[in-house]
Amino acid sequence: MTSIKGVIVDMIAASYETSVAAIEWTLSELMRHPKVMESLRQEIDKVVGTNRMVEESDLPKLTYLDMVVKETLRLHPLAPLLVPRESVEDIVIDGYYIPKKTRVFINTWAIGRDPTIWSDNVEDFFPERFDGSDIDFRGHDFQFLPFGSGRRACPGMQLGLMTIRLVVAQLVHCFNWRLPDWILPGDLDMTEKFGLAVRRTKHLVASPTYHLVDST
Ligand code: HEM
Repeated sequence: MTSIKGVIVDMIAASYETSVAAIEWTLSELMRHPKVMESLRQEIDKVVGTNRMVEESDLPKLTYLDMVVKETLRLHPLAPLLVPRESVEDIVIDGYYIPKKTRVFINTWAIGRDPTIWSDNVEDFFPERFDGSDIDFRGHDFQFLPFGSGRRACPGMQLGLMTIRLVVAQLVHCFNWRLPDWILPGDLDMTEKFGLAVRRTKHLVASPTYHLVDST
């Protein structure tokens, strides 16, 4: 019974914190980049119209949304060092000797900001970099591991992705968002706070006005 409770608590902790943080990072990047916000809004308006809300079945058609979420998780991986691994045998990788039983951390935060992989605009929020690329979330592309890789990769990836995409799409589609008057988009504080999931140090504050014609 205790272990069942433990598994349930693990699942709740691993799902809630990460999904909430990912949604907040995505909206923060959209607030900092009004043109990207506008392009995303146009895509959703075109696919869904303005007289109903986005539904789960619309998500596969929202390709720009997919790029926006990828770009957010490239810059803001929720578990930047993944779950620690231990090497099972002595090995040499790229000239580095790693003895058996070494604790290994994979720094996905640094990989996501490596200019030799992502080119010189690595610090820019530029979803179009994923246009036409076959890099996906499943951990086969080692330059992009927001859900980890291999046997210990995130088992909640599909649920997590669906939650982020649906909530972000609905928030962008239903509302126009405005930062407080004294904050310019480029000045939005993006400082990170390390924890179970890496979150914003300060919560995003933005005010909505209704966008849809009719939500019934
Ligand atoms: C945006 C949402 C999420 C992100 C970014 C995320 C990310 C991650 C990452 C990076 C890992 C470590 C993988 C590795 O080291 O290879 C992980 C592990 C895990 N995640 Fe998620 N996750 C998310 C949502 C969820 C959801 C919705 C659930 C459950 C319903 C979940 C359950 C777990 C569990 C149980 C582990 C540990 C797996 C193990 O150690 O074998 N996650 N997640």
